[in-house]
Amino acid sequence: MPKAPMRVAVTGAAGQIGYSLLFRIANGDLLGKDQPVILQLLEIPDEKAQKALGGVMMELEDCAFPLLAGMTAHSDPMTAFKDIDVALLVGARPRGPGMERKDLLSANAQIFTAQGKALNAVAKRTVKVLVVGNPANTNAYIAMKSAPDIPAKNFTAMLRLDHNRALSQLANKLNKPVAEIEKLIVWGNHSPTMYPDYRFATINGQSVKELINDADWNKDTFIPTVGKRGAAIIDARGLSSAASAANAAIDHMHDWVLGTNGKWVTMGIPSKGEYGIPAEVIYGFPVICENGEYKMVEGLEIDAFSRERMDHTLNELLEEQAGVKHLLS
Ligand SMILES: NC(=O)c1ccc[n+]([C@@H]2O[C@H](COP(=O)([O-])OP(=O)(O)OC[C@H]3O[C@@H](n4cnc5c(N)ncnc54)[C@H](O)[C@@H]3O)[C@@H](O)[C@H]2O)c1
Ligand SMILES: O=C(O)C[C@H](O)C(=O)O
Repeated sequence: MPKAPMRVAVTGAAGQIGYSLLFRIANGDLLGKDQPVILQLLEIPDEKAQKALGGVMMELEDCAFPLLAGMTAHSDPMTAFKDIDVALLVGARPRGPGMERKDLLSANAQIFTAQGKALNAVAKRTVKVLVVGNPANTNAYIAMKSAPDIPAKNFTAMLRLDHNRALSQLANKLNKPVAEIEKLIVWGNHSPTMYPDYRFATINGQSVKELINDADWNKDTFIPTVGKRGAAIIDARGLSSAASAANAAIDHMHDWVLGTNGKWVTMGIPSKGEYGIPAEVIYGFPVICENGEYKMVEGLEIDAFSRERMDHTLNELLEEQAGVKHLLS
């Protein structure tokens, strides 16, 4: 018997990430090749944006995806989020050249207060929420705090793009297939302060750290390359990453729902105090996913270099939180 459709809300559905994301969801890449989906698509209440969304929906229709069991267009999160199982919160302003992601806080933070409240009012209590819109960690924090009736653990931020970027940098460095790398972590904020950490990583069972054996490359090349990759793409494309961001969103939610088979992935999740990160801070941590839940990889040794990096990215998150306090009272 076919499975009942799952309801997936996507915000910013007519934007550039939306244009890569929706077709993959409808193709079964997000929730499985046997899982029908209903897309509930949100755009701003603006004639041009709604018309563009209509065009994207015409294209979705023209693909005749067997798993696409329905789709609706919305300009109000209260209808877009009704009874949803999954929320991909993409809709927000992207940064341009010379900006940091936290410069977007004032423009984007209010979106996530309103959408958190709407999720609280109308989404399923089991809804899984992924925030992509920047600054993603703090926006996820705002949405979580605005939705007190949904478990905090259901709110996550996207660090998977950073994780995937780090995987490719290591595979290139070692001239080995990317799929052979395991146990990589990106700690902290989706910002240049993030800390990609390969101390525990293995490639085909061998220690990546031992194979590279170059602390200067780690500090002066690897960490800054991964941390500044978003800006490098904006510089090259004139626009922020879109297809790779959509791909990372698919990876994040797919793994959360369907599991990682024991493999580590990075998710931005609310801390419960692990690794000295204060409770509720949405921070990139290593997790394993199973049965629709993520579980943090705990007990890893944190050396002095790592502690400093982890605290640095934490301090930035605490500053961002302080900057949005007025929205959460
Ligand atoms: N976390 C990550 O790794 C990551 C990666 C890439 C991009 N991003 C971020 O994702 C966001 C979207 O990027 P994009 O390239 O698709 O931008 P875009 O400008 O192409 O599209 C954004 C869309 O969101 C819509 N929108 C704005 N406010 C909305 C609201 N309140 N409700 C619904 N829709 C709304 C806009 O009308 C627009 O169509 C940006 O904030 C960008 O910085 C995050
Ligand atoms: O860098 C950006 O502003 C977009 C995104 O967060 C990215 O990392 O590519």
